[in-house]
Amino acid sequence: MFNLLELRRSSIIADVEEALRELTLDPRLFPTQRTPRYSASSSFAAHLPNSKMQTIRSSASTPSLRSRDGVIPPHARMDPGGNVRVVVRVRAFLPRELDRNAECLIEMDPVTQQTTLMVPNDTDPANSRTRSRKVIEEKKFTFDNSFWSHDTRDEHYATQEHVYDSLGEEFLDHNFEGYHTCIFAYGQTGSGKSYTMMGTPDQPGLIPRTCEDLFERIAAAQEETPNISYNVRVSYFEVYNEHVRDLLVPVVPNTQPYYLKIRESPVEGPYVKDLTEVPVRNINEILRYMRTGDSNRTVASTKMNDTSSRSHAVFTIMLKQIHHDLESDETTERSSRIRLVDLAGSERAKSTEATGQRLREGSNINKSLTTLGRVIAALADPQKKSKARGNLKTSGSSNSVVPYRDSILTWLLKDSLGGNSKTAMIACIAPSDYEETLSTLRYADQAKRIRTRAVVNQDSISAAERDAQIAAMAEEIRALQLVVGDSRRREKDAREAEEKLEEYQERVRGMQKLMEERSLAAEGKIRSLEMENETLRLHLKLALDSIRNPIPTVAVREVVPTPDAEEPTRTHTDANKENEGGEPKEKGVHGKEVDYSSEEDDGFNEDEEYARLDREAADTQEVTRSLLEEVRLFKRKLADDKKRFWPEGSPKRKPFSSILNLR
Ligand SMILES: Nc1ncnc2c1ncn2[C@@H]1O[C@H](COP(=O)(O)OP(=O)(O)OP(=O)(O)O)[C@@H](O)[C@H]1O
Repeated sequence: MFNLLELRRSSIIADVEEALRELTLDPRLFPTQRTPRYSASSSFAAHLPNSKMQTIRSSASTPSLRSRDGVIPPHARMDPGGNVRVVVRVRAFLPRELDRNAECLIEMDPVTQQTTLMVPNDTDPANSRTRSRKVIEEKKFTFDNSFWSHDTRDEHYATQEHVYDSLGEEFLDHNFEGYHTCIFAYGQTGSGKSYTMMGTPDQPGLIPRTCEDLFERIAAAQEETPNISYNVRVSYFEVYNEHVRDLLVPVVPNTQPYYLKIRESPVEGPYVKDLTEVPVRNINEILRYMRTGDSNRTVASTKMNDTSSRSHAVFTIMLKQIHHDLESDETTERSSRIRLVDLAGSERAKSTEATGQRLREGSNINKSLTTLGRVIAALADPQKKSKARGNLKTSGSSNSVVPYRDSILTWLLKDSLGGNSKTAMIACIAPSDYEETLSTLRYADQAKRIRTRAVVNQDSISAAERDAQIAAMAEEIRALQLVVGDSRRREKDAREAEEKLEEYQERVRGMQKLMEERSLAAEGKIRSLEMENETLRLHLKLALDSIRNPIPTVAVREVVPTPDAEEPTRTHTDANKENEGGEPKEKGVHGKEVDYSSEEDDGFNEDEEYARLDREAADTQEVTRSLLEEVRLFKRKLADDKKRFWPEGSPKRKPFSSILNLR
């Protein structure tokens, strides 16, 4: 009995130990302590099967990624939900502000992270608009961080490095854990967004620092664990005047800019179609692309900022980590997206004194930022959202209440603002503009309430699954090869058919030519036959006329020569005599000699002559009939050929000369 109980006890202890071991692997059970330096490989390895607990060093709210069966349970992959992280940063005075003796209206408490906006005095002309307000009062806001970058001499001065260490580094941790992240800088024009995101060569901002840290971590991880491979790709685009432009495509001067289209996939959400995504292998490559894109950005000088960004710029890094566990022969793939967004600044046309193109840009910037404000408001106030959802019960999905699609910017950032992403907003403020700063701080305060639902984007597959996938792919390749082979064969058949068709066409062309020649010859023949027929008809008529109406014998009178006449008058007898003497006689119709000297001709038989002429006429008619018959047959042949070679409805026959290219 005792032994049985002992056995039961040990079994329970083993179960509890196992359960505890599983729980200890979940970093959410640890206090969120940040480590001085993060190790990429340790982060990934920490969540892989058989990992040791001490390798977990991330401070993020990382869910358990243990998955031996290749499927991460939904509760483990889902972030319990986190609010958008909101920080605020105030910049130093610019020369124009120093010139007008502007006063700093911002105070920040380094302990409570509270930011206070104070009431301006009456002397600063930049705040004249404020005086028209009914109530002007001090406003206090608390954010996750308040970065004091106003006075370098202050001990709490927040440098670029400070900002990266407080925000960028932690977000990169999330990326290595498999979460999508997004950091966007918001604020009025000239408030320091580009400085914070991109920085200067001497003071690099969040983007270059993230790139640098990313490759440092990859290099360190690869030294540590060779069985994790990394794949990094980068893209960079801007939204300018509600159009998307690829910043990694070289700008060709004096040509129309090429704008890209937005598509939405059920899995990936909205995305830019045909956007350049380049693979990068080291820090130099990624920085080169970053600079190229940055130099392609639309920037212009306004009264508020010499280098004002006229567009929203989105720099995206895609990180893929592929881990292969030799022991379990399991492959795990994590993909994350790092979105770093430098928004264009809100601006008042009066302050920027913009006209023409700058004014149009400004109005488009304001329009998209207003939509961003409405999206933030809809996401931040779930009550309003659900109320609206209730109202829309009959009309559609819950998403329809958030006006993502009202601007290109919000549509593209849909996932980052209210979906699968850990998101941070950096509210940049100028030190001496009450109205604009209040508006920015209210915006930021509202954004604090937005909750996103980030998911670890990881797929694990066992050796068996991988083999099955490979087999399926091989099958697919085989099927594709068959299709390709089939289409090649069909292509060949089509080519042969085309050649045959060409040959037929050539033959038809030849026949056409022959027929046209024959037709011409026939026309000529018909014409000459008709002429001959006409001649014969005339001839016959003449002959018949001459037979029916013979020329009567002319009675010749003897003329007695007069003495004074030189030549004696010739008599008929004389004429006969001459004839007898071999002089030419007049010729008859058919070349026969006809003697018209006397009406009574001894050898002439009228009936015989009529009969002969009738025969001759009949012969001629017969010849003509047979010729006409021949012509009729020829015409019929032509009609038959035409029917054969130009069936009805076939294209209009071209002139033969055009077929032969004869001019
Ligand atoms: N923290 C800072 N420290 C020192 N200088 C700063 C800081 N922030 C901004 N500046 C300077 O302020 C000016 C305006 O900054 P920046 O161009 O970053 O503003 P922006 O918000 O991006 O403006 P826009 O929306 O018009 O593009 C620049 O000359 C920049 O160098």
